Amino acid sequence: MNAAFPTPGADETQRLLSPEELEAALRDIGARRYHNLHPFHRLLHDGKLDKDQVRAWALNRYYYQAMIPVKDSAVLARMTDASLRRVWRQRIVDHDGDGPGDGGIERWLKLAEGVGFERDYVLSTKGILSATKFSVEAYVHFVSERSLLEAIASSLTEMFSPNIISERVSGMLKNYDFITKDTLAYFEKRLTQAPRDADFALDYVKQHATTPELQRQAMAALTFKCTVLWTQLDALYFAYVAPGLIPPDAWTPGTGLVAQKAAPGTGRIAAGDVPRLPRGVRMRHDETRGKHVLLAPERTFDLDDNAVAVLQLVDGQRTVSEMAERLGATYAADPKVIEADILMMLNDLATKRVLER
Ligand SMILES: O=C(O)c1cc(C(=O)O)c2c(n1)C(=O)C(=O)c1cc(C(=O)O)[nH]c1-2
Repeated sequence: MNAAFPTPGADETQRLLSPEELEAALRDIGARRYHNLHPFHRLLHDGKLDKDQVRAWALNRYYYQAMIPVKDSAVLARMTDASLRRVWRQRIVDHDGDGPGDGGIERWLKLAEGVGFERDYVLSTKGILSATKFSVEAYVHFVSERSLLEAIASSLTEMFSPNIISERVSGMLKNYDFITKDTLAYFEKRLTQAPRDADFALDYVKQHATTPELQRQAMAALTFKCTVLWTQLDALYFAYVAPGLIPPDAWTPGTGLVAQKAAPGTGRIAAGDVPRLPRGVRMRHDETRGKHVLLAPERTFDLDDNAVAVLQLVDGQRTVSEMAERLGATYAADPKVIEADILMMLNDLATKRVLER
């Protein structure tokens, strides 16, 4: 944003930038579009997500990790120069390791297991959001179809990753009691691997983007890659934060975990959960004010008509989905839309500790 040479506008695309100007323009793209700016990352690093939302992140990001060496193999396959291949192949080794139990993918699996997942569930990639898969696969297609310069330039987001990794590791260790240094071991190696890879890719791009058109392509490739990272977080936000619409077949809290059963009263309420009022909380009609209220020890919450309609169905037996079906039939509305609204409302009440599952 404050780069000395901001991303050139359309009117400037005919000018050949010096290598330093090109680097500054590439850095400027990151300053505007890198995924450290995404609200999901802000929530993740600031400790504002619950355990299930952190799990959703770990699970979905596994797909990125698993596909990075596929992506790098596609890049490698385009390199006709052995000296380039010799450098690039290290990226594949970093992620795959030299044998079973080694490498970045393995370390990410440890991270996923560290937040409670069954290893086989993660490996199956079953619960991963389709939007995550589409984004990651778009990256693999991009490097297969575009020029080698564009393929290499698209990896340049790694110039910006050491900062976000440091912020993430310290933020998560500080803010989540279920995260340990061991769980985040994946990131330790990235702190040296990413700058090494990014330096090489940046030198390559500065040397080979020798016309305004090639420079424009390199900048467009980096912009594209920023969107690959950004859209993955959009998908996570939409499914697991707000409005909380988890698509069919995607992971739902409580599944795929080693310890299947969450402690009663904890975590986010999901569509398959059975919500109930905690002990000492009840709904009552306040005759003098002509309103329904939720009475909790030393606290009272006014309820609007929608909340009353929902809470009347909270009986400790029905799941949220079943409640949505009922209300959908009563109000002739789409139960999936109603379900999203109910989940938002119930989770709001859960954070106030007047509802549990
Ligand atoms: O934690 C992060 O925010 C982050 C970002 C990026 C990135 O900027 O693409 C990568 C990684 N991590 C990473 O771990 C990784 O292996 C990696 C490979 C690549 C790539 O484009 O080849 N990016 C990234």
